[in-house]
Order: sequence, then structure tokens, then C-alpha cells
Amino acid sequence: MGTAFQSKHVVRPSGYFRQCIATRFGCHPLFRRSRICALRVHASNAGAAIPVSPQASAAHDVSWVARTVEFLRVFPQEAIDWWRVDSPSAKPTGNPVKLGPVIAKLWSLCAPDIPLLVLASTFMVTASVCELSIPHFATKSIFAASEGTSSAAFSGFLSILTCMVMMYGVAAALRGLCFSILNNRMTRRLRTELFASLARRETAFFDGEDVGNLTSRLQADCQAMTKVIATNANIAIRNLLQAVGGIVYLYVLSPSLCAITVAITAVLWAVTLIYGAFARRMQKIFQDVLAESNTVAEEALTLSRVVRTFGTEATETRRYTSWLDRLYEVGKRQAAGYALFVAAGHIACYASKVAALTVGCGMVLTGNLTAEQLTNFIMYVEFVTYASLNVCDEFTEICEAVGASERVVAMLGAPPAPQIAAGATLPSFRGQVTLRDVSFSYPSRPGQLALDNVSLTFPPGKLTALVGLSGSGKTTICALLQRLYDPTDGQMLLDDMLDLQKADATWYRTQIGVVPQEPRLFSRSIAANITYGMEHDPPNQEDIEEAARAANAHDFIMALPEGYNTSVTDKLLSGGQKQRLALARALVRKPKLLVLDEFSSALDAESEAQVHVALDRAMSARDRTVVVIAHRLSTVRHADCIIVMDKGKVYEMGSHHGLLARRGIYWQLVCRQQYGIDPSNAAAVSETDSHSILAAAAASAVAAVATAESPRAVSAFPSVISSIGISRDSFDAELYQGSDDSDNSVTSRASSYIISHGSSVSLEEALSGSTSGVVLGDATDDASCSSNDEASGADGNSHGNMVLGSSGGASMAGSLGTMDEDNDEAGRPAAAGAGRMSAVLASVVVSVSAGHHPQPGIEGQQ
Ligand SMILES: Nc1ncnc2c1ncn2[C@@H]1O[C@H](COP(=O)(O)OP(=O)(O)OP(=O)(O)O)[C@@H](O)[C@H]1O
Repeated sequence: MGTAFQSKHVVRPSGYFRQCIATRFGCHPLFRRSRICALRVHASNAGAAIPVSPQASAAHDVSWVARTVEFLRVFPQEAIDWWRVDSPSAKPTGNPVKLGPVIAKLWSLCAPDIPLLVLASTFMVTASVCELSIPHFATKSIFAASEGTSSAAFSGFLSILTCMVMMYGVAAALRGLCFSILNNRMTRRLRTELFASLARRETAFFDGEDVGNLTSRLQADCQAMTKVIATNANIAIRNLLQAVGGIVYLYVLSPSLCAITVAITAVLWAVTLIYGAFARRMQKIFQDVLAESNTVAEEALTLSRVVRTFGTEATETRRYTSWLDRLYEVGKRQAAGYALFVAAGHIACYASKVAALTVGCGMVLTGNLTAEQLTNFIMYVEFVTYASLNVCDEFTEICEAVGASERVVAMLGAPPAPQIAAGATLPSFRGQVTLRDVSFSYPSRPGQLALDNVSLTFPPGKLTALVGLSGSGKTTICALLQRLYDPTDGQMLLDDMLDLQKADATWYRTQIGVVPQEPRLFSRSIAANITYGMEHDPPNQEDIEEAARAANAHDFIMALPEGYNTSVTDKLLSGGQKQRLALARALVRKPKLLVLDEFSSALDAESEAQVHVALDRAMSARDRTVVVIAHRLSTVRHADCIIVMDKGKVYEMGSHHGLLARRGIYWQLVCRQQYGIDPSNAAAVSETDSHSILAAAAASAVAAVATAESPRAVSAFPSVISSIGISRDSFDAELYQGSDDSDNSVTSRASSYIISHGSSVSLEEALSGSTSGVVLGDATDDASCSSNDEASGADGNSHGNMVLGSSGGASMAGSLGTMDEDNDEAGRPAAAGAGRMSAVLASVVVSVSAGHHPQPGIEGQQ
């Protein structure tokens, strides 16, 4: 490897020159990898450590001629390659925008300000005419003075000249003022139009766009675009007028000299057209790179806390700098192109002057032209060539602006999202939404079904919960309910009457309230955040406070310095406070359909319980459909219907008890989440209802431990309790406190313990097996669930009733089943102790039943 590289590094003839050139020209990932660049990379990779043999060194010395030849051979191609730059943006903008559409767009932006434009143009023409006449009257004054014909003629010319200069000054100033105002008005109009167009775009558009990129379009690109009329076109037209006027004047003076001037000016124009195309392309790339760098900067600044947490300040700075480097590389090529253009322009200018002087002097010598005419001519040649140069210069800037405006024009032309269109309304919406054979793929992932043929109904006035593993499609259903997207297939019906896609967007948004997974706040007052979107029908302060109370937000709002008038931003409140504000925002609208996506994820247990009470209150009238997504299953167990999603399909649905009995995904989730046991172990127990299994297991375990009947249970005990973070001492202290009694009294204490944590039935009663048959589940519960989805396997009603036998521990289920109920009368979750304890105890029995052997390390701690 080293040898191979060494020969490449030393023997190849053009290495040195290539490196020199590569260093000067620079190589960057953005630019196509030229051979010079490739060599440079090789050289830098090799480093100085690679040994160079004496023979190779001699070869190096003698081969410089060959290297020079090689360099001269390669250089032209390398130099051409250097100019080739690609845009970093992979997003197609459709057909490249031509000058015409941009000018048309600019004209439409300018249309409301026609009077101002006319005024500005009048001043522009006046200034141009005055400026055009200045050389004429200057020459006249000079020759009047030098020929001494008459002082009156001289002073007359001088007066006119002075007048022209003053008029020019005033007209130029007013021209600048008017165009400047026009520029500001157009920029404001363009930004408004672009922002409105962006705001109306479909949700999928924002899924694929970076905010930094869009703000760059709004700022830099809009500015560059409107500058065309107010600055570039203004200067270009002024100079064009002067150039045309000058050429006419020159033609009157001498048609042949005029022809020479026009020919040279034509060369200048040809150069300009070539450069214009280059400038347009480079400017587009420049704007794209600028937008990317903005995206990186915005991302790093927005996620500043993440950056700080991970200590990646330097990495982010490097990432941003790498984009700035790319910007610099594009800028370098723009500068080099402009330098070539300016050189060509000035050479053409002076060439026309020299040509006019040469031919003109010859004509003076032959008596075909007077000295005054030649002087006049030379002054106008200069005038015309500089005016042409300015026109060309502005033309290239116009081309650059066209490059910059390509994406702006494409964005402006995009149609608004169908989800905000007007449509039909229902005279009275009951709040029922039915999904009929709905499939959905996100536009950014067309091949992947996020929802697969889902059919279900959210009945009016009922609480429906969506649960399932992460990525199963719950939030997607919420997104469809909010009509952020439309289904790829199937229908969503409101009250079985109106297809959601045909519903009036404004009307539908007044019917729905949403608390999203990550609520965001606007930088305005608390009250304004709560009433956001209700400008057409603003609620009064009482309504706002009522909603805030219902969302358990009133107290913390009142503790803020200015109460409801306190200004907040998205960062000035805690996650739980933001969620409560979002809930208040949803409730104040008094929606028929309330969608809560993980609304309690940032709430503490107390707040969550209070919000549940608030929700119950809000639902008590049963005039509102509520859809709740929750990972925390304790929040959904009292739902009228629980829908369990898996891989984009409805896997099962039913009431809490019905689903537990079904022993499907929901049962597994409950085992893991609420009882902390592995469902595969729990499955080894023979009883069919998980709820009673756990309770029975708990009771058996207490009995086993207390009477030491089961050595395995006793030995497994420490590992189980330590695995869920309860120390053996504290457990013993609680369970065996003061125990020197008989087995019975230990059992009795265990019973008391369980009872004190939520059970209402004694353990002895349970142990006696007196409860012989228990009905769990609720036959009527599942009536709230309905699915049209035959294929999904959802089975809403078949598990509504669950009758347990009386064998073994199951006989205790009825009595201990209540121990596990984790809500008190007010709907609050009961003390966690009972649940945890039952989990511990259940785990012991489950471990023993499944032949689980405690881990040696843990067992050794006994
Ligand atoms: N904007 C998006 N663009 C493309 N795919 C998406 C988008 N949002 C979600 N998905 C995909 O759609 C599928 C369903 O996602 P969804 O957010 O609905 O799941 P979820 O059940 O709500 O998950 P979680 O409980 O983690 O919020 C996932 O595979 C996810 O990667």
C-alpha cells in the first residue's frame, strides 16, 4: 500500500503543480472531484511520514519537464471543471423558471403600485434626459469659451448646463426615493404572499422541508427578487435610455463612428449574456447553500439544550462552518466570474473609445469632422459605453435574482392544501366519526402503510382510547381525525352522513379540539394562547378561566406574575403546564370531538388524576366524543372502548376487563406496565382472567411466605422484591411488623396490609375459597365499541362476560379483585403500594409456578 502510494506520490509527473493548483483553487465535496483535487487528497492523506527513496527522489528531480507538460495538458480541463458546481438541494422545483415568469410575477406584485411606478419612472426619464444632455452642453460651453465667440453664448450654455445638472440631481433623488418605497412595498407584498402560500400548503410539504430553508426563502430570496424592480431594473432602464439616446446622438454626429461604437458594444452584450447565464445558475446554487446553512444554524440553535447536554458545541460549529465553506467556494467562483466579466466590459469600453479616437482623429485630419464634433463624440462614446456596461451589470444581477427567485416562484405557484378547502357542513354534528376501510401512507413514505384497512367508529358522547405499541398508528389516526392528511384509501364519515374530505374545513375545525403529543405555545399571553384560533368568536374571560380550571391550569396561571396576561413562549413553561394549557385551549372551544394524544404524558400523578376528574366532568353531559391515546394504561382503563392498534391495524377492541380476558396485546401491556411481570411467565398460570390471576397470585404468595409453606416462594421472594426496588427490610417491616405470632396472625397482618392498600375483602375469606364464582368484565361495556373491520380480528363483544371457576387461587379472585382497582370514588388512582405489592406477590408465585430460579447473586444476599 505504502509503495503503491509512494510511486503515485513521487513518480507521477504533475503532483507538485497539481497540488499548487489544487491548493489555490480549493477542493470541496460540493464540487465535482477533479483529478487535481483527487491528487491533493492523496497527497494530504499520505502525510510526510511516507519514506521517499533516493532513486525516486532523483526521478522527481529529472521529471519536472514531464510534469510541466502533464500539467499544461491537464490544466485546461481542470480549470473548466473548477467552474462546475452542483446545488446541494435534492428537491426538484419542477421546470427551471425562466426570466419571463419571474418578470411576470414581479409585474403582478408591482401592479397595485402603478401610480408610484409611473411617478418613479417619470423622475427616472427626467434624470436620464438631463444626464444625457450634460456632455452636450458641457462641450458647447467649452467650445463657446475657447473660441471666444460670445460670452452670452457661453453663459447661456453654462446656465442650461447648470439647470440640467440641478434638475438631474433633484430628479435622481426623487427617482431613488420612489423606487425605494416601491421596493419596500413589493417586498412586503411578496413576503406576505409567500407566507400565505406556505401557510396553506399541505402538511406533507412541511414534513419534508426545513424551517431554516423556508425562512431563508422568505428573507433573502424575496429581497433579491424585489430588488430587481426597485434597483436593478431602475438602473438598467435608466442606462438603457441613456445608451439608446447616446447612440442616436452619435449617429447624428457620425454614422460610421457610431457603427464602430455599436459593434464594440455588441461584443459587450454578448459577453454579458454568457456571464448572465452563469450568474443566474451560480446565484441559485448560492441561495440553496445559504438556505442549507440557515437550516443547520437554526437546528443547532433551536436544539441548544440538546447540544449543551451532549457537549456538541464544537461539532455543530464545524457542521455550520462546513456549509459556510461551501458558501465561500460558490462565492469564490462568483467573484472570479464577475472579475472576468468586469475585465471584458472595461476592455470593450476602452476599446470603443480608442477606436473612436483613432478613426475620429483621422476624420478630423481629413476635414470630415470638426474638433468640437470629435470631442462631443468621444464624450458620448464614453457615455454610451458606460451606460451599456451598467445595463449589462444590472442585467447580470437580474439574472442572479431570477436564480434566487426560482424556488420562490415555484412555491408561490403551489396549490393550497385540499384540507383547508370550503365544503359542506352538518346542521348539528353529534360527534361520531367512522373510519371505513381506511388505509394511509405518509406522502414522504408512499410505500409504507401507516394504517392498513382500518374500520372503526368513535361513537358520540363516548370515551374511546387508542393503545398499542409505539409506531402502531395511533397518532396517525389522530392526524386523520384532525384532517392534517386525507386517507390514501377509504372514507371517514361524520355522523355517517358527511365524508370528511367534503366537509368545510373552517366549520370542522370549530367542531374539534386537540391536545397534541408535544403541545407548542405561541409567544403571546396565556389568554391569547388559550383562545388561539377563536378570533372570529372570542370567548369571554369567564369561559377562559372555566376551561383553565377544567384543565387544572388555573392555579399555576394565577401564580404567574400577570396571571392570564403573562406573556409566555414555548420555552417558558414546564411540559406539564404546557399540556394543561393545551387542554384548556381544547376545552374552551367546547368541541364535539376532543382528541387527546398522550395528553397526560407530562403530568404528575396528582395533576393527571385531577385532569381525569376534569375530563369526567367535561364528559358528564355525554355530548362530546373523546378520543384518547395513552401509553400509560391506567389513564384509559375506564374508557368506554379501548382500541388496540398493532402495525397499522386494529388488533382488538373492547372494555378493559374484556380485553384482559382476551389475553391479547392489551393484556400483555397491562401485565408489563401495571404489574411489572413478564407476560410469558404470567401465561403459565392456568386461570384465564389476568386481573384475578394477579390478585390470586398475590394472596397465595402472602400465604406462602407467611406460613413458609413454600421454600421456593420464600427463596424467590428477595430477588423479586429487589428487582422492583423495594428493600427486603422495608417489606418485612411492613408485613411482619411486631410479628411473633402464629401463622394465622401473620396471614391476618398480610391481609390487613392488603386491605389497608385498597382491598375491601379480607384475605382469610379469600383463602377460604368461599367465593366460588366471579363475574368479571362488563357485558354492556363493549357495546360502546364497534368495528366494521371483519378482517382485523377485532372482537368487541365476544369477551364481554368472563366467568371464573373456583379452583385454587381463582376462588380468591373476586375478593381480591378489588384490591387492584386503582381508582377511588373521585376517580383518583389508589395508592401505588397495593398495585406494587400485588405485583411483587404475584411475581413470586408466577416465578415459582414457572419453575423460575432466583438469580444466584440476589439469592446470596439473603
Ligand atoms: N410524518 C411522517 N412521515 C412519515 N412516516 C411517519 C410520519 N409520522 C409517523 N410515521 C410512521 O407511521 C407509522 C405510525 O406512526 P404513529 O406516529 O401513528 O405511531 P404511534 O402508534 O402514534 O406511535 P407512538 O406511540 O410512538 O406515538 C410509524 O411507522 C411511523 O414511523
